[in-house]
Amino acid sequence: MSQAAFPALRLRRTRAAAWSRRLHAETVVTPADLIWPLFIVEGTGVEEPIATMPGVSRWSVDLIAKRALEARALGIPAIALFPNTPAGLRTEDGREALNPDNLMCRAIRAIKDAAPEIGVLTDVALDPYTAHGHDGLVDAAGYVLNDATKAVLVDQALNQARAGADIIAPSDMMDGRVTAIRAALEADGHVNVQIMAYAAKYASAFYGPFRDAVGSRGRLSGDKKSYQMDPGNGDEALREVALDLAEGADSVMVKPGLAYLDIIWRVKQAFQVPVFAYQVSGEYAMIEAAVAAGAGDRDALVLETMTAFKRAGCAGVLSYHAPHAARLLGR
Ligand SMILES: NCc1[nH]cc(CCC(=O)O)c1CC(=O)O
Ligand SMILES: [Mg+2]
Repeated sequence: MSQAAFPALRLRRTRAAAWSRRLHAETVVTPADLIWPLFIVEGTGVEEPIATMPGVSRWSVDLIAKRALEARALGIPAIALFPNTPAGLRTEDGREALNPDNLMCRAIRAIKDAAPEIGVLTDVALDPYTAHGHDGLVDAAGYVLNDATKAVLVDQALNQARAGADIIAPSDMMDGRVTAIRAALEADGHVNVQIMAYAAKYASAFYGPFRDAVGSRGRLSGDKKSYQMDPGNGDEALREVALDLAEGADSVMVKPGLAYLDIIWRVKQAFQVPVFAYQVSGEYAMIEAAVAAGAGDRDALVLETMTAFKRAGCAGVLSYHAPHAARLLGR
């Protein structure tokens, strides 16, 4: 590319006025780029603040429906649901995930009643339902079994689709689960239920507050490194994405977000498919801690991170700051 030299070229010229900065903006974020993750808890009229995620709460099903109305008013197209399963229902095999009247299914139905035009994304993994906090079935040595877990995940996905989920999002990192879930959805008539694969999901230190929110933190035995990815691996992320796309994923996710912008970029460049970032709980907590310490401005931090995700190639972002961002963007 040839370009003029100074002073014919003054790159500050187009930055001089606000109207011109707007005109030359390469990346635009809108509320339509956002997915709002929400935590669900048993009860009625219950809001439980999560200490490690200031500003984020668990909501009972009736209040989750109100959040869906809020999302609609803000122009947020979709919400993602995560249940905090009552302790007594957490078992070795996570069987509550298959209960058609579990917290997740009741929340899906309540949202679809209140705001049917809002997309509902559901997480497929057993960690909110297992006594040991792992995403799958564990053998005597503590290893998370791939194929046995996959079979349960298929039933979990079907349970969610039958309750009305629009996007099935397997976050478990078992190999082969997308093929199995797609086949089951087709066979059960859910031809337009999408699969957003958590394809490149890293074994990250940024998930701590989420585990508080769903109540798996104190339960988790060991770590998730035998199924989630090593933070140093980039080529492997492309292989994970290729596999999930070959298995029938409609879109793929990179998780966490900000520390993995290079992975988002590489995935988008390599595959030209819809890529989503999950700006995870620890990232949310980091921004809120910075704001609380007087180290940064929330509005600016939130919008800058959203812009970075889109610039890197994202079609959209899952973020706990989604309603805040939508309010800022809707002005
Ligand atoms: N399968 C569980 C799951 N789904 C989404 C997150 C993390 C989201 C966040 O930190 O906001 C996790 C945590 C984990 O893998 O331990
Ligand atoms: Mg995989």
